Amino acid sequence: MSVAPLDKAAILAEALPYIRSFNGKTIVVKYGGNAMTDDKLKEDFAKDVVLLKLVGLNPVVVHGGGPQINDLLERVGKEGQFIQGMRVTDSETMDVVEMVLGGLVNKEIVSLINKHGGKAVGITGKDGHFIRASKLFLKSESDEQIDIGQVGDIEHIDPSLVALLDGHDFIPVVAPIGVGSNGEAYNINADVVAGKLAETLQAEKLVLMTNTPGVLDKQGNLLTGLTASKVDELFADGTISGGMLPKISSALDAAKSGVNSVHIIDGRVPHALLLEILTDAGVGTMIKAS
Ligand SMILES: Nc1ncnc2c1ncn2[C@@H]1O[C@H](COP(=O)(O)OP(=O)(O)O)[C@@H](O)[C@H]1O
Ligand SMILES: CC(=O)N[C@@H](CCC(=O)OP(=O)(O)O)C(=O)O
Repeated sequence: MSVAPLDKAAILAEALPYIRSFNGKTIVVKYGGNAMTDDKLKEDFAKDVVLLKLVGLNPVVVHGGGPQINDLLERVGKEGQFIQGMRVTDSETMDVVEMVLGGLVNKEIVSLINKHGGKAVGITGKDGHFIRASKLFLKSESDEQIDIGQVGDIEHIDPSLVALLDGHDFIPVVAPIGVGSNGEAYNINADVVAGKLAETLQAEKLVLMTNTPGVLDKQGNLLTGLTASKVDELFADGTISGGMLPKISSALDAAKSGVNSVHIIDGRVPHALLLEILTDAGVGTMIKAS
């Protein structure tokens, strides 16, 4: 049965079996910068996260902030440049990334969740050294290395900090910044952090909230039930580009590594998160290992 987004009684009736089956399980939610456009939607997102925690799930939020980084870069006279969906990050850009992700965006989400009755704690991978990274090199089509600066490749995620917070009823809110062996900061794509964290925590679900109804084909139709072989096809024929590249790769890796279900959903739909997790109304694209 599908329900209208704000039909509360119907949602509750549908939700009960899901609440029972997900009790105590971890759900990693990636909140993309493109889905944070509107104040009302941000409030709804925070309420949804609090409600999930209240009914016994363990939501772990990983946020992005690409557009918000672009805004501040523009204000300091710099232009964002992306290669294969990854930001070219020189040291000045890294400072801006750390200010925006570790500061502005992280604390805004923490405040909103706390305003609605949750106990959110904002962390970056530098806290407790929990996301260790080294420098990432991309590969060109002719297999040459491309240096994009201080962008990180995740070496290891230590699950104990997030587990500690979960165990004490806090809601972890993670900014996608990694730490190198000399304490240096690395900018990591938020989808990559969310995927790897979901894998490390062996989450029940990974939900990637963005600004499209899901993965679309070249005609704009919504694709769902994507498997590895279909994803390879979509990469090869150019259907998937830009920010969708790291998103799909991370989603697929997580699905292959034991995360039960992975979904790319439209964060611009009010309460999209609750609808995805607690009702039968699947909103978006589901990615499966095979
Ligand atoms: N096949 C596709 N289907 C849907 N979106 C796509 C596709 N290929 C590229 N995109 C782009 O990917 C964007 C989402 O990625 P991104 O901008 O990184 O969002 P977020 O900030 O939520 O991570 C979409 O807005 C769209 O422009
Ligand atoms: C390396 C890299 O590209 N890092 C991203 C981190 C933020 C992010 O991923 O934000 P969204 O999810 O909103 O796109 C960036 O600098 O934009």
